[in-house]
Amino acid sequence: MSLLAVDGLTVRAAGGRELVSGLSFHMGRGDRLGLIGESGSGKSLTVLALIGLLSPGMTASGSVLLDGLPVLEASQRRLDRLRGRAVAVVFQEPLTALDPLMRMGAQVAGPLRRHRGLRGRALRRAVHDALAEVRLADVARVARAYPHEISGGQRQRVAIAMALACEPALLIADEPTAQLDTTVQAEVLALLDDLVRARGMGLLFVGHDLAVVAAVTRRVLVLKDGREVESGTVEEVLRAPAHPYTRDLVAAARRLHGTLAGISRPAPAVRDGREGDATGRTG
Ligand SMILES: Nc1ncnc2c1ncn2[C@@H]1O[C@H](COP(=O)(O)OP(=O)(O)OP(=O)(O)O)[C@@H](O)[C@H]1O
Repeated sequence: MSLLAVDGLTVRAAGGRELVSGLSFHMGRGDRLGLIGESGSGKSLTVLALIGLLSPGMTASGSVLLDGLPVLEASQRRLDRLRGRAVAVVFQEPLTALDPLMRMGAQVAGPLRRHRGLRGRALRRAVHDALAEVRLADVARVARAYPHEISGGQRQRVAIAMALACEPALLIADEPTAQLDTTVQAEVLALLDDLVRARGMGLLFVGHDLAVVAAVTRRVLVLKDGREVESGTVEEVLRAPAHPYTRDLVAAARRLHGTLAGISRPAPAVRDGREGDATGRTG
């Protein structure tokens, strides 16, 4: 059974305008896939449709099977159970996932208590371990801090710790490093890469920068105006982008990242090659 099977996913705005059109891709357990496209191409709406969180009035049709559950038809109760366990999301801006008035330790404790039933000393130990796992240097201080008292990179690490707390089978990362400076971005990408491999999780990594996406996955699907324009390995896309839009993405990535110039793909953070045939369609 696929971890995620998306077939003909179409998202419409309240007025009926098509914003995502007939998107299809499959991911097995432990697969990785990069979803790449410019601003407004439909990446975030796709993510929201996959987890049943589209705004009221928007509609999704087609089929999304997440861990065997048909997401588009699922009840709120089924979706609540799915989120956290089967799938967790790390968003671009960690503050959207964090309560400004709660200490970080208490926030990480929330999903651990809810989904794993931990209490007391076991819960405190699990919070400590979760923060240590995302390589936060001063775990005790971060646990006591409020979101505004730590850096953007630290906040994103805490958001990752919260997403991983329930050991989801699929992690969706929606531009998780877009707000971070280059050094911190590279550290967070390396962290994600290591955690996903260590846990054998699937990773759907969303971004607009091919070089960033290529740091954590070898297969990409290119979106434009809500439609797939191209999919394949990063190497194929870099060597011979078939669509003019993809050629622009490749040129932009080469301009921004010196490491891409003259080579077929950037030094891969991915080492296990598990992402397999993530863009394979059925039928
Ligand atoms: N609630 C909404 N109602 C109507 N249109 C919407 C809504 N949300 C998004 N859109 C439109 O749908 C299109 C896709 O938006 P989406 O947020 O998925 O793009 P994106 O690729 O994630 O962009 P970005 O990288 O800037 O986040 C855009 O044209 C956007 O204006």
